[in-house]
Amino acid sequence: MAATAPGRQAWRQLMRNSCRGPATPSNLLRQQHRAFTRQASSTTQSSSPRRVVTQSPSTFLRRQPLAQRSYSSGSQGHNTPPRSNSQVKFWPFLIVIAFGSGGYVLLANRRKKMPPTTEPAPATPAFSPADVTVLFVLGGPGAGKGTQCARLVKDYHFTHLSAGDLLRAEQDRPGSQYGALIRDCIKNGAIVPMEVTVALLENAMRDTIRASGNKKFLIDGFPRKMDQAFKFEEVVCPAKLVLFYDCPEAEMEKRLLERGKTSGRADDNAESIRKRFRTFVETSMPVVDHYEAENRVVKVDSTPTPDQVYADTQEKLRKVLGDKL
Ligand SMILES: Nc1ncnc2c1ncn2[C@@H]1O[C@H](COP(=O)(O)OP(=O)(O)OP(=O)(O)O)[C@@H](O)[C@H]1O
Ligand SMILES: O=c1ccn([C@@H]2O[C@H](COP(=O)(O)O)[C@@H](O)[C@H]2O)c(=O)[nH]1
Repeated sequence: MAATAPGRQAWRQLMRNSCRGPATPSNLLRQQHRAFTRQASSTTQSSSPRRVVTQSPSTFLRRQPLAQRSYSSGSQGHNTPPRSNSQVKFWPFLIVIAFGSGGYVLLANRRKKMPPTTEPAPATPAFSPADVTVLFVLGGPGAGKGTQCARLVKDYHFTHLSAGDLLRAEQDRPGSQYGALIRDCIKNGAIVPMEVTVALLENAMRDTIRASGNKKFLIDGFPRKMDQAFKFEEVVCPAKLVLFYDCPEAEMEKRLLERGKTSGRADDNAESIRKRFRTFVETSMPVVDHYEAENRVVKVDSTPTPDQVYADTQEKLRKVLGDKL
């Protein structure tokens, strides 16, 4: 787009002014005002100022016959500033700049007033790991977690808290608002929402400490999902390690079907077992992998006899925990 001589002057002046100080809103407005005043005073010399104000620079150029577009020659001469309406061609730009700067300042100020977007500080766990020992015990359904926990309780004075047992007790508690939900989850091998399980575990730990003073816990069959793991360690107690019992599915299925003959458990049947295996692979193994990546897993093959599995468990735990076992 061609600019007129006064237009160029106004623009140059604006540029010069903008270099004189920081582009603060008041500076910008002052510069725009100066440029505007200069244009306005030269516009008063124009023969038809009203027409100029209502037209954009390009429209104005298009409408004027070429012969009248005399910028540097003709009747006005070389050094005579053009008198025409083209002197206000920068109006629209100045207005846009003025509104733009004003809008920018408004937004910047509003942002300053907003609260900082930092994450809230993590909650302090209810129990300190320096005071309370928590070992998570994981493994597929029927891997032998409960069997090994019973032995560790006897030899090392742990309190055994089975998440599954706590959920079954809550399911059977008269008046429990979670009874039906828990029953449905257990039958289908699904995971009960973490709030319920974490609260049951925290209450059980509190009750145990209050009643017996024992602060060593085996948390069996938990955490079975990543959200449970994060929540428990954040609000209840960080775990010392994860004891993971590894067993092939075929062996676990055989054990569960055998147990189902007398256990009375609603999920010790072929259909529920299939669903439990699926949940274990898809949802619970990622938890084991997560702790493995943090080097916090003690892995024991639980295919051999219970005695052999226990001997291996003791040896590995002693290596890691030493006196603290
Ligand atoms: N090493 C083993 N060899 C053979 N049978 C075993 C072994 N360990 C446990 N069992 C038997 O397998 C069945 C399941 O064991 P257990 O209840 O300890 O497993 P679990 O991992 O706690 O199961 P769940 O996750 O379903 O609670 C029980 O009947 C138990 O007696
Ligand atoms: O953290 C947990 C633990 C268990 N469940 C549900 O209970 C059953 C039985 O668990 P066991 O450890 O085999 O006794 C399990 O299949 C889940 O449905 C849970 O939701 N959350």
